[in-house]
Amino acid sequence: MATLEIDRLNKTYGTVRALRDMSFTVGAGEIFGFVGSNGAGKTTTMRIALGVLAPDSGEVRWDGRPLDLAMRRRIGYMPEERGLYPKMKVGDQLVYLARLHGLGTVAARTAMEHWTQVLGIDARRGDEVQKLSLGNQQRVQLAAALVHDPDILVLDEPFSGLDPVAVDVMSGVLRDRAAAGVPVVFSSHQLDLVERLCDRVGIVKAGEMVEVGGIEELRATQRPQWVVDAPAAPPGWASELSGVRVLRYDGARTFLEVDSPQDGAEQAVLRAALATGPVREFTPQRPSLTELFRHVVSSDEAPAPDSTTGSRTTPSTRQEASA
Ligand SMILES: Nc1ncnc2c1ncn2[C@@H]1O[C@H](COP(=O)(O)OP(=O)(O)OP(=O)(O)O)[C@@H](O)[C@H]1O
Repeated sequence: MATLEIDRLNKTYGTVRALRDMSFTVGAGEIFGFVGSNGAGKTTTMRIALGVLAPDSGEVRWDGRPLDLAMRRRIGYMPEERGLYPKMKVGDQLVYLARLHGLGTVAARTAMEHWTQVLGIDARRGDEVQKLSLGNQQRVQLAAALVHDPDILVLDEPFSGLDPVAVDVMSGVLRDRAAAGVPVVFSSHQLDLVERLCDRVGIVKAGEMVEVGGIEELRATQRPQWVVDAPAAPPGWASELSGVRVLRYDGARTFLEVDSPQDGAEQAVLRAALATGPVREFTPQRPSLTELFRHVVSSDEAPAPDSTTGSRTTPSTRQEASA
């Protein structure tokens, strides 16, 4: 298996610059989380990767070669707007889609049976898609992305609206496909999930990739944070300490950033805290992906997404890329 390369994609819709030199790579067997505010350019990037949208400039490569039509058929894609035939039965639909991707009748039926079982919708094979709950429709949509045993998986918000059990099923499938060597890229606003699941993360802002790396790598770019529990400390006790920025006071607990632990700034904080009385806790904090995201994106007006609930957008709720 090879690497998927997204190389300096630019795309403008009328006056909206949706992508500016968007670049990243997803290696074989890697799960890549694509995160960014509403309207940041994730769907546009994915649609270009699939070939349903042409970039103004830039290239998508697979194994070092520009993606051609044959290769694009080897992508398993889950579109944000979903794309199932509502009146068609689940099983018939999956067989039909597998056939469209070149599988023979028997192989298509076997694949349909396999994926409906893995995704827990085997009992619904004979039902029209429109009669399924939204979460189950989403499982069918994932089955549709997988039914032709794709070499690359590109999934636009696959977790939005799923219950916790379905999230686990979906996560397990993505891990399995990655373990089989498939590069997996998915967008999500559920940052806790992205943090749990992804080998690497790309944070997009206004059409540009602004941070990319493993979660630990991204954390290392942040200033170290500490929590100090000093019940006798007077209000504002840490505000004047040098090399320290207080993030917030929360009862007896103080959350702060220090310039660098190598400078011993955190030891000075501890000494200052002890000078006020007992210290019950003095602990380094690891910023979550949500905090990293807020830090990267919140330098302007773009709202950070809720980390625990999925969000779905419609064209009417989109924000402009420059927002
Ligand atoms: N067909 C279109 N015509 C005009 N503008 C568009 C079109 N599709 C997207 N845009 C604009 O391009 C920008 C990027 O949109 P895109 O859908 O790629 O963002 P996104 O990161 O997927 O957002 P979300 O998280 O809300 O799904 C937005 O400003 C959006 O309004």
